[in-house]
Amino acid sequence: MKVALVMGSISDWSVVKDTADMLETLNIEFDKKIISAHRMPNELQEFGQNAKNEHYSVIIAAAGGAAHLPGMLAANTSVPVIGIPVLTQALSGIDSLLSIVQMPAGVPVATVAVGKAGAKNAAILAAEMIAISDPKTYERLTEFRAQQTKEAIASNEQLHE
Ligand SMILES: Nc1c(C(=O)O)ncn1[C@@H]1O[C@H](COP(=O)(O)O)[C@@H](O)[C@H]1O
Repeated sequence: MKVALVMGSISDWSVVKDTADMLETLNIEFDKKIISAHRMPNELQEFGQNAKNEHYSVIIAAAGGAAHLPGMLAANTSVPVIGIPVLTQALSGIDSLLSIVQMPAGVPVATVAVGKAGAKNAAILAAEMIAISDPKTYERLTEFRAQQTKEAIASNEQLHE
């Protein structure tokens, strides 16, 4: 079971790297790709239509500005799409967020928060989807959550030293 990690441009990599790191932490296999709905419309359609045959369980798509990439992928496949709105300079990612989240009924994109927190959560959400039918991934997620809790408790203790 693998994830497709798609971004609209190489300039998105600084954000998407956090998704890649988290997928690695959770032992989720993934392929990373640059596909732009605007700049590569034919490649986008072909990728979306073949996603199921290529055995992708989840697609994570990050894009900024007029971020049509996640929605256009969702238009071309029933493999679930998680959208990451990339932070933009001009409009602080509001443009990306609204472009990704406001999908018409019938073509959902599961949209996470703008920027790095969203990038990390996209990987966790994808792992949670995979864990529905993969007990090893569920176990790995449980360990990750336990470790996160341990670190939060330790930081609280540090604060009072
Ligand atoms: N939103 C999209 C799409 C798309 O949705 O098809 N393709 C590229 N982009 C976005 O344009 C921004 C600037 O890209 P460049 O830095 O390449 O000019 C990036 O955040 C990318 O995701």
